[in-house]
Amino acid sequence: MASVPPAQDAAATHPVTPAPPASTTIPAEHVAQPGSFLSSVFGDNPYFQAGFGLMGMGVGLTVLRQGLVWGTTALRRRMLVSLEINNKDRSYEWFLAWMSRQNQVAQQSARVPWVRSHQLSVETIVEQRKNGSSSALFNLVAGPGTHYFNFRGAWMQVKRERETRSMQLMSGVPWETVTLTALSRDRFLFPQLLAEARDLAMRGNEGKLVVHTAWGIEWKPFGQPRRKRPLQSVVLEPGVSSRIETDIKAFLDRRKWYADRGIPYRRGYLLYGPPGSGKTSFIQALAGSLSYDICLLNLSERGMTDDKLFHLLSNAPERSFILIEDIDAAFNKRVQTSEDGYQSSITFSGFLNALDGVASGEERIIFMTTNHLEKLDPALIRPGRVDLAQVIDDASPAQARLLFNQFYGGSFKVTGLSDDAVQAMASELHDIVSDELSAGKRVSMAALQGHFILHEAKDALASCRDLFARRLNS
Ligand SMILES: Nc1ncnc2c1ncn2[C@@H]1O[C@H](COP(=O)(O)OP(=O)(O)OP(=O)(O)O)[C@@H](O)[C@H]1O
Repeated sequence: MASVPPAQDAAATHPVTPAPPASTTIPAEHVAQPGSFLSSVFGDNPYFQAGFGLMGMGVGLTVLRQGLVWGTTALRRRMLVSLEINNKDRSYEWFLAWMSRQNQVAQQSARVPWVRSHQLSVETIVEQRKNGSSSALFNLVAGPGTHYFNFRGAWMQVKRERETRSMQLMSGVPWETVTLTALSRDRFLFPQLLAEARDLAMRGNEGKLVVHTAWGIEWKPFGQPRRKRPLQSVVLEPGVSSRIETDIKAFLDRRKWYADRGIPYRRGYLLYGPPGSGKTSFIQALAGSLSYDICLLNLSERGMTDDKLFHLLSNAPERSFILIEDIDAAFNKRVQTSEDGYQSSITFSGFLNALDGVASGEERIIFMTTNHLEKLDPALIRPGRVDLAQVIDDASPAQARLLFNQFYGGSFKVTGLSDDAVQAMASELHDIVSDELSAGKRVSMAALQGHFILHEAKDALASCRDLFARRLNS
């Protein structure tokens, strides 16, 4: 009989957990422990250790750099102060001119220039000499970039920046700014610097008449300031010059009077008469005598619109006369002219609106001239738009005598002619003009001036009758 080993039999009936074989024991260091896997991968790996070190340094440096940026920004805020000047502002040109002046003065006196600049721009100035000749001067101004200069013991940084991607829409000039930076404690020097720059610019214009013209919607000085013309050199009918001068002076003295009554502080003048009678010359001489500028407005200018006109009339530089010449050429009884080949796109009602402007306290003095009063619409010359209308006519006998005296008498006297002789000849001219006038013939003051420029006194008198012509409107 076959026998079954008792152990096998027992296993078959009672399952028993098998014991691990003695040979498969795992060393303790190879048994996975939580957290120890990372350290085993990274901790012992020299590449990872170096990477972590570098990363740590990078983070540290970034924090340090950020800290430095914050620190310097905070320091700048507390210790430095900046002033920005935009090229829309008048002080922009004044400041650049002032800077270039500092350099010129330093160079003339063989000193080291105050302004430390390596980027310069050139500005060409045509200077009129007393003998009538002219020369071109080159003015070096600080160009775009960073410059340093010293003002009253304080160092300042100037950054001139030019916007290359956009420009002023109307004038096509790129936007520019200069930023002045100084120590906080020197901030009080900014107003002093600007005042000095302004005074320098004003001194340059002393005794000169500045004429502005429209550049898009802005006024810009046109050419170099001109020498002022003495008011008495424009010879008008006795009493006419003083009438206008007195009126304008009274107006300028009554700013408060206007404000108290809520009346817009503006005055309009219309000078009318034949060509060459001295209308423009008189307005310019009057502006010069009152230290006013002239803003020359051309209504027929291509591209002029109602909006532009309104803006220009409302934003003329302070202390300036707005001069609109040949007003009849722009509007002929409410019909726009196209005599010169193109039409301005302003409308008559737009022009009247612009003349009336917004009822502000801003002073506004407008001078208009025309050769044809009869062509003007009554709406244009009603009081409030034109407060004083004055005819400036062809030469009267009195004007001719005075002009003759101005040319040949006084300080311009020609040798060999006594004062009495000049007076006698002037009186003779007076009588000739009277004669011709009563015969319906006239001569303009411009024609007389041209005649006197060409002839000596005796010749001028002898040939003056040739100048007279019969005028259709005489
Ligand atoms: N009354 C005057 N006294 C002195 N010079 C005069 C006078 N009138 C004209 N002139 C001279 O004639 C020239 C032309 O004068 P101006 O341009 O002022 O005349 P206007 O009346 O404005 O002419 P227009 O109507 O054609 O514009 C100037 O050189 C000016 O010196």
